[in-house]
Amino acid sequence: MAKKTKRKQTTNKASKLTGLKSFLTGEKFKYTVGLFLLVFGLYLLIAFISFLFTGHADHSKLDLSWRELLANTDIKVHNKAGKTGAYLGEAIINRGFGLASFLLVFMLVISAFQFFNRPLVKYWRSMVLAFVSMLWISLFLGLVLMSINTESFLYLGGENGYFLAVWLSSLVGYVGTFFLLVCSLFLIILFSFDNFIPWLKQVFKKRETVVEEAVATGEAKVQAEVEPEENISKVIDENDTIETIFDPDEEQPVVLDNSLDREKIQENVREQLAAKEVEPEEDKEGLEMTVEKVEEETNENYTQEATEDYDPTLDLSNYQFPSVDLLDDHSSGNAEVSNDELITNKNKIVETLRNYKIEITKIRATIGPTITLYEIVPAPGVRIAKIKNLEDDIALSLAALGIRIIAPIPGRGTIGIEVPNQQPEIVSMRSIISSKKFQESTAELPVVLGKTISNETFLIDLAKMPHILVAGATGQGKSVGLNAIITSLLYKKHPSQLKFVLIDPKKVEMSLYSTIEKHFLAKLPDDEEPIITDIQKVKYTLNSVNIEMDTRYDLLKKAHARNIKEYNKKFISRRLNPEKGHRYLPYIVVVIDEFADLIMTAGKEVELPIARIAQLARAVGIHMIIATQRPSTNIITGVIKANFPSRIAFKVASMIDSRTILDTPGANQLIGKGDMLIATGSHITRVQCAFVDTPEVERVCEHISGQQGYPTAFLLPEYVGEDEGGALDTDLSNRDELFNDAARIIVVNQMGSTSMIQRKFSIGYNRAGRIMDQLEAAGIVGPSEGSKARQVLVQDEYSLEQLLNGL
Ligand SMILES: Nc1ncnc2c1ncn2[C@@H]1O[C@H](COP(=O)(O)OP(=O)(O)OP(=O)(O)O)[C@@H](O)[C@H]1O
Repeated sequence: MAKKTKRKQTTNKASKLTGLKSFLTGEKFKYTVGLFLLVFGLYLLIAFISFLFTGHADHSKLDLSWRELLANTDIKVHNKAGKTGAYLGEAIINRGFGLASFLLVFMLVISAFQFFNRPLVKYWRSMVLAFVSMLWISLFLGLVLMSINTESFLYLGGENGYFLAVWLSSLVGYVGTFFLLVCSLFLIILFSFDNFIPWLKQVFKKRETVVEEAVATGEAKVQAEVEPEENISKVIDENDTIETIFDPDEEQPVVLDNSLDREKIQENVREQLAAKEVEPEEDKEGLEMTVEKVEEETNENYTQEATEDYDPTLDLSNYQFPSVDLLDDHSSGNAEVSNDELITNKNKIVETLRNYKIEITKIRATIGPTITLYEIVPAPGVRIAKIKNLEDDIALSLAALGIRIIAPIPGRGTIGIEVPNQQPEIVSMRSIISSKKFQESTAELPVVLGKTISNETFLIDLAKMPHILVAGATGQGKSVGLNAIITSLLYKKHPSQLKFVLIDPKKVEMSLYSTIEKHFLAKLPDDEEPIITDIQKVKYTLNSVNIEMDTRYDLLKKAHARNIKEYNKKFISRRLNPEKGHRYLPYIVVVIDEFADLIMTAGKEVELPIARIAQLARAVGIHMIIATQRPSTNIITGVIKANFPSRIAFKVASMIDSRTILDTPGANQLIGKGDMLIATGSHITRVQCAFVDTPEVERVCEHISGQQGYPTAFLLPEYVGEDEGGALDTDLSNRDELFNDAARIIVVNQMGSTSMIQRKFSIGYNRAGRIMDQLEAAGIVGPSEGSKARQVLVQDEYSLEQLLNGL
């Protein structure tokens, strides 16, 4: 019995506690506190302002004790906020922080709005800054006024500021306190304004540009003692000798054009300053070579900042983007291309060409991470095709694999010979994620793939590509490439903005992403595994993505938006009503590894939905990346090829494979290990793929999965396969209870669309599909016509009612 009573008491206590807790966290309590803070803040403002003007008149009364002041009704004050106001003015302004006390009013007002759930500013940051600024201003005024003897009743810095100033000056002296104040002011500005550092940089940059311009206009000579300008004039001198022609009959190279026009020099000066210069070396061939290796700017402290006032991210507003530190630096450090290597290669190229009576006038080398590009300008009259045919001879003389001749290099008027470096450099994912190009990219779906031959970060916007086909023989870096693509998107996108559908028939490559299911993955509602490996499920998923695509098109149409960007913009600015089915649309990236396996087993069943997505999905933010080991024409069919204009080729076994992927040879001459050719439209770029190892991807995924996520993965619409449903559902004696209503809506709208039924009644695709089948069996709509709406066979409501009564 006693036990029972005790338990009852404990339960009572617990329920009281929960009641109290829910009251304290409830809206009513919050609004009450908010209102109190707001009113108190405004009262304090009136009291403070009034105190500034009436303080001297009330001063004598304020010397009395608090009790006496309040109790004695004979005492009258001038402060508009009464005796309490006068007292608070004296206590907070004069005995507290002086004029800076007005910041207290600010703190009270922003707190009030925080309680109203209508934050005016970033709350905690503003509170801390307001408090620190209050101390700073009060100390500053205390210090300034310390030496001035004023008769005023008002302590502008307050007693606190005054005492702090006296104490600090005795500690570090007047000058020391002044320096402390300057430093702390700098810190306050630094933390208050995110744009402060970029602004500072801009200011310094401007100064540099001014100096550079001065050099270009000849002022440099006047200021010859300034160091940077010395460098520049040196470059100009070198530049003059760069433009030389090679003449085999002459001992010395003949200067082609010493009077280079000014503009060209200026441009070259800037280029040369950005490039790390290697001294051009004289050698037995007597032809000078310009060598260029561009170092890109990086920022190792990179983390993507959550965008302010971006609605959809509010669900996971505390989401922290992965930091660069989760990635490793793979660069070996000693993978430099030596001058000897450059000279030897150059001599061999010149010699080989000369053996075939091809003279060149100019040669220039650009050092890339794994290959060096030798650009040559042939003497007038040399046929380009002749050089192109010497590919194998040059490869033989250089005793190197992977030589590729680009004749001519589009837009440059030169012929390129790509020669692999003896010690290739690994391009770490870390280095390209920290590149300025990636960080400052405003692309919708920025993907950094690696570095080009001129050491530039190669960045694409998947949203514009819009789908990518990746192919390459086994072990040449395909999986690493896919990981690089996924990782760069994970570094830039918030979970609310992007979802992946990962399809991996091999079952092992993508399993490491299963941990980010609740943040970044999309799947079918009844699927347990977030990574789709089963062929049947792949079919369903691709069809479901098709349905999602159709639904999105419907939404875009209703919203009068031309693409997902416009649609989401409208949704964010609350111009679309969620009650009418509108929702924020995340980008969906479908990644299919081992596409060949899929086509071999499922054939048309997967090819058709893939082709349909590839044809149509771009505008609604669905993009596809498919990878295959076997780039044969029965796998990469005409339909697939036509819809994947962007293609990435790693090393492949034969020229035919290369043609299948890129429509041109070249991929067979790559050197493997991430060396790739990227075709975007008609343009082909050779890129060294960034290397990201499995443990790094795991760390990034761990970082993401360790944070709060959505309750489930992003759920794709339900899909009923043709082999499911069927006879039972079309049994009209067992009609769905929404059957009649659905029939009416379809007849009224004269549109037989399953997604319309789905929306109107807020039901799943399965049930809507079943109702549609029953409507077909009842002769209300015609048979399915693929993605088009079914034909409605009943013309008006009257005929429909008669038909329904007869059922
Ligand atoms: N970008 C790169 N930089 C340096 N090394 C790389 C790079 N990409 C791949 N490699 C090396 O090549 C190996 C194989 O790469 P990867 O697993 O991506 O090949 P794959 O083409 O996916 O092979 P498979 O088709 O058999 O899965 C890696 O383990 C790595 O050592």
